[in-house]
Amino acid sequence: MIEITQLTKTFRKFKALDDISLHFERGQTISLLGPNGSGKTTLIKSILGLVIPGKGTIKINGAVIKDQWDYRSQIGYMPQIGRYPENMTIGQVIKMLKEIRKDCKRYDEELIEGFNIPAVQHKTMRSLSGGTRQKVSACLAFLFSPEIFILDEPTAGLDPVASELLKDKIIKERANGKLILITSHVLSDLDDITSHIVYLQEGKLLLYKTVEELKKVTGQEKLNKIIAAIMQKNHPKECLHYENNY
Ligand SMILES: Nc1ncnc2c1ncn2[C@@H]1O[C@H](COP(=O)(O)OP(=O)(O)OP(=O)(O)O)[C@@H](O)[C@H]1O
Repeated sequence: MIEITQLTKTFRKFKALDDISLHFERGQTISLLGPNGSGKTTLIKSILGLVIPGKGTIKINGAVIKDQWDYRSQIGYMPQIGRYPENMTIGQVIKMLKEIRKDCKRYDEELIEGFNIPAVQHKTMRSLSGGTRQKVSACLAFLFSPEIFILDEPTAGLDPVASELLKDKIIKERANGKLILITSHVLSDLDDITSHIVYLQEGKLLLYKTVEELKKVTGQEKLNKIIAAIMQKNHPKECLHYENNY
């Protein structure tokens, strides 16, 4: 579904992404992990066409995305910080986007209802708390029933009830055959939803493996323990070899 080949992105002389090759398929929930500055957002933005890589290609459903725009309608993107027209109400923003996306055949309003957005839809974007803004971003990412979700720190700022609701929705969409890419530094939030882990470090791909395999290799159940085991100096060496084992 998404095929990334030898992707390299350089900012001046600094390599933010260094020869990254990855292949993601339907029904996977990929957690993109790595320390601050390791290239996660640059990778996401490259897939979204917001960053133009210097080398390499990205294909979505077999088509190279370079200089293309239409493919983006297949992606529901939840940015780390959602930016909206601040003087518009939530209701107006949703209505405006529905008008722009008239082509959409099926609106998915499950999160709008789950988060009880109708009760606050008269509020202007500028007046929203961080968590409510995050809920609006989540609602918009799911609203147009896309095939691919790119969720950048989706649970940041959400209360536990909202966070669980969003995680349940992610699990449901994966079961529906959607592809979901998530970044988060809160590994406990990823425990129940992740099928595969991509770990980046200094722009390089350190590993891409299924969670099941990593559980076996490390003997750990929780993602934070798995990652800690892998990153320890005496990590099992076989964990650090990149394999396309999706
Ligand atoms: N527009 C830019 N100009 C220059 N350098 C950039 C730019 N965007 C990103 N970088 C650099 O590229 C590197 C990777 O950044 P990126 O935002 O992809 O990291 P990240 O893994 O998402 O980090 P975090 O976990 O902090 O969100 C960082 O060193 C960052 O400073």
